[in-house]
Amino acid sequence: MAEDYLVRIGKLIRDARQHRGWTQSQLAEALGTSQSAVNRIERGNQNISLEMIARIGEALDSEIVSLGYSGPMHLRVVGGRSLSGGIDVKTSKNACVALLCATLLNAGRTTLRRVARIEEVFRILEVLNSIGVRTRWINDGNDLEVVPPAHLNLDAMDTEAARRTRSVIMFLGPLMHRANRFKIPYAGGCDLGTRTVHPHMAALRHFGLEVTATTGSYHAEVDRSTAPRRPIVLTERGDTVTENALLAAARYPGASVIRNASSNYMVQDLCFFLEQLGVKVEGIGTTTLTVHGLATIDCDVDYSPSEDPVEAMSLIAAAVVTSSELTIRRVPIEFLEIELAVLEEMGLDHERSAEYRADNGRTRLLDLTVRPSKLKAPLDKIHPMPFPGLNIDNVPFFAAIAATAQGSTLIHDWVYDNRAIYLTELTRLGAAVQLLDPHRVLVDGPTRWRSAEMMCPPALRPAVVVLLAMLAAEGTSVLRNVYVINRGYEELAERLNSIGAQIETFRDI
Ligand SMILES: CC(=O)N[C@H]1[C@@H](OP(=O)(O)OP(=O)(O)OC[C@H]2O[C@@H](n3ccc(=O)[nH]c3=O)[C@H](O)[C@@H]2O)O[C@H](CO)[C@@H](O)[C@@H]1O
Ligand SMILES: C=C(OP(=O)(O)O)C(=O)O
Repeated sequence: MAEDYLVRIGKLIRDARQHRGWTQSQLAEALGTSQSAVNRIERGNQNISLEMIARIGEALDSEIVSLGYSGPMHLRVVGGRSLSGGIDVKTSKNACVALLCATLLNAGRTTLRRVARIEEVFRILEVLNSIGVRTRWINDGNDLEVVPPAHLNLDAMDTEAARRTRSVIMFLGPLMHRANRFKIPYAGGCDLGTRTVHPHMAALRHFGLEVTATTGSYHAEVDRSTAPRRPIVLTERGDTVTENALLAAARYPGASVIRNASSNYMVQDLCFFLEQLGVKVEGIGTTTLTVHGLATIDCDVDYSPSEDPVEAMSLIAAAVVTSSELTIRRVPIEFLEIELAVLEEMGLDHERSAEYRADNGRTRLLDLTVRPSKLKAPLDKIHPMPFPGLNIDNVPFFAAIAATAQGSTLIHDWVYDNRAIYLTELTRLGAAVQLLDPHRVLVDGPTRWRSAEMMCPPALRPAVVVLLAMLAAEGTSVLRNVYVINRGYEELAERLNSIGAQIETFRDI
């Protein structure tokens, strides 16, 4: 009976594929799988999850097998299991989105290697496609090829996709070189409270870009007689604002100096990419960047973004809360040194391999083995700072880690209006997390985790923290509506399962 069902589904898929005029290889490419896997599916020789059927339906745009793909995805977690073995860190969401925006600077073909297949990247691709940029996944869905058209159709911009991400704000820097007047929708993303765009406007004004915000959109107008005559001092050392200034400077033919620049990982990746485009950038890794831009850029480039320090931190936290021995491979150590120093003080037993280079030839990586440890609360509060401080996106993971440690930990998340509040969701899983004010929580450990059924907090990192606590909690937990997690992590459930977790994805039909 079960096999009969697989054969019937396989036939439906084959019919839908042929109706679309696609070969098995084309469908395989769209799904990021192999032609032989598609062949097995179509012959009914492969067990196929509802998730995969839904993805095929989406790829083929076929009602027959769509099965409610647009319904929210949920996770069912059987917790209390140890993790073991090794897991690779994927490339970072934040570098990938910046690099995708940067492809707009180049008239030539850009190939980005091992791009994270995450919702945030998909949204930016939808926006790029809507304005005429051709993108396709190549090499079994690992790499991404991007070819901009001679003329962008900015009026056709997919505003729905654009509104779902804040990263679209980084279209301002490159688009000012391609149009005198354009608009982009207000940037969205996680619900973290108000996030300013003013520093972006102030930085880009030096290049003649004036932006007015009206009725849900930023209206941009470029005055090409304006040029940066003195160093641009950013009013905040933010990551995307630094990237926007870099993107504007890259096509300004002359030297631009950016002060109070972020030197965080995604900014460094963008600088390395700009160098590949022929743009000289001095001061990479410091807070003063000097960019020697080019009026036109037309070259075929190939770049490998580096690994995600925040994903690495998430996996370290997964090992800690489940008391597991786990090897996390390809950890960009420069961007986790403070986190590890704090964890070492808390008593974390871990071992580091020799360092090696990421595929970009620049970022330092190593493999990190984390062992079960009896942690104690840190003496000082945990608080983030722009790089080289403790990474802003890594702070939430310390809530789960602190909950496993003996004693009280104060976490001061000054950066976002709402984020610390979401950490109190951990109380539903048995943790003692007290909200002292909107930015500070006090976590008392150790915790006897218990399972729960709950909605995903509407913010990426707190959502993953809740998932990690579910991994630690005996029994079955349910986390509903995990779009925010998929925004920043590729197949997290499947990858955690590969190291011993038991997580099932399901959807409302
Ligand atoms: C696509 C991308 O790369 N996103 C990252 C980027 O977003 P992005 O660069 O967009 O971050 P924001 O500009 O929203 O900055 C985050 C918050 O920090 C405040 N702030 C920032 C710097 C500073 O010197 N002073 C200051 O007060 C901002 O006002 C804001 O409230 O940086 C954030 C902070 O590292 C990360 O959480 C995001 O994952
Ligand atoms: C807040 C985050 O990202 P974004 O800037 O994409 O909202 C994050 O990565 O935790």
